[in-house]
Amino acid sequence: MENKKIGIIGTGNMGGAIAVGLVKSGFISASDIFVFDPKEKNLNEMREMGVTACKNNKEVVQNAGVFIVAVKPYHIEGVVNEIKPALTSDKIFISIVAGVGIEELTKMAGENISIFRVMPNTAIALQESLTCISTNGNKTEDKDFVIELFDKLGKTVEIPEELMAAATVLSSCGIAYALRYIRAAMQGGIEIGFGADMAQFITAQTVKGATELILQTGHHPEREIDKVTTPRGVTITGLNEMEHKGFSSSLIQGVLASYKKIDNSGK
Ligand SMILES: NC(=O)C1=CN([C@@H]2O[C@H](COP(=O)(O)OP(=O)(O)OC[C@H]3O[C@@H](n4cnc5c(N)ncnc54)[C@H](OP(=O)(O)O)[C@@H]3O)[C@@H](O)[C@H]2O)C=CC1
Ligand SMILES: O=C(O)[C@@H]1CCC=N1
Repeated sequence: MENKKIGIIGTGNMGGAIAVGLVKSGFISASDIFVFDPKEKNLNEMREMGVTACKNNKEVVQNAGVFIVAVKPYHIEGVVNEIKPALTSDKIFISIVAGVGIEELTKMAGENISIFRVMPNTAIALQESLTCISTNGNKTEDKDFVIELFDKLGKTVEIPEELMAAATVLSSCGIAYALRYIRAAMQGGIEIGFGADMAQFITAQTVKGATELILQTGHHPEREIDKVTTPRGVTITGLNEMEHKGFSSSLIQGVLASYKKIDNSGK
């Protein structure tokens, strides 16, 4: 691929976060990122970062060799119809749209386009995303570029497309599940004496530490938990009470409910 300029179609929560992460990463100069969104407010935020705001989606695709579609599932078909006249075989089409498969995207865009399904999470703005990437017989050169691009925005894993719904739940929704844990722990912390700001800082840094213990050692969480749970101690008393109230079970059921929602709606 000759043209390594990047397009983003839809600069809402995710498209905007991708633009922010890309600019921070220095992978590409801000003016070589081309975006469109019907919301003027979103476009102005992009302009303030030095990103190039286009008049429409077709202009994005005309300028960019690789473009990321970040619109809601019910807008994807309209977007593809709009950009079709600019879709030449040298373009790389990346969709982050949940629940819309490569087969469906190929039907919309045509056989000769290199299509990737990619599932990041909102931490992409901080270059801390976990991004799952599915390829489908794409050229090695295209695949290498897409992986290199998302490697600049966090960690990437390549997965078979059949796991994309599971990836959406565990990584993209997972950010929200983890934040809800933080909020709940904070609420407990406030009741036992901390102000909200201090409760937030202590909880967030503690979660970061727990995460690093797992990421840096590769240990199973329970191995690290064993080091905290003094016999007849404070931690095991709290943990067991959480389990009596359904902590693990409710998390697992939540993950499955999210997964079922994707499967059921296809969106
Ligand atoms: N939010 C997340 O954490 C994640 C989301 N995703 C996927 O990313 C996609 C976007 O989600 P999210 O960013 O949360 O949604 P948002 O609604 O925040 O962003 C989508 C943006 O696209 C705009 N838009 C609507 N129609 C068009 C169009 N024709 N051309 C260009 N832009 C358009 C919307 O404008 P308007 O509001 O005016 O319609 C909006 O600003 C979804 O498909 C979702 O499944 C994937 C991973 C994580
Ligand atoms: O909740 C949703 O549908 C989107 C997809 C993954 C994260 N947000």
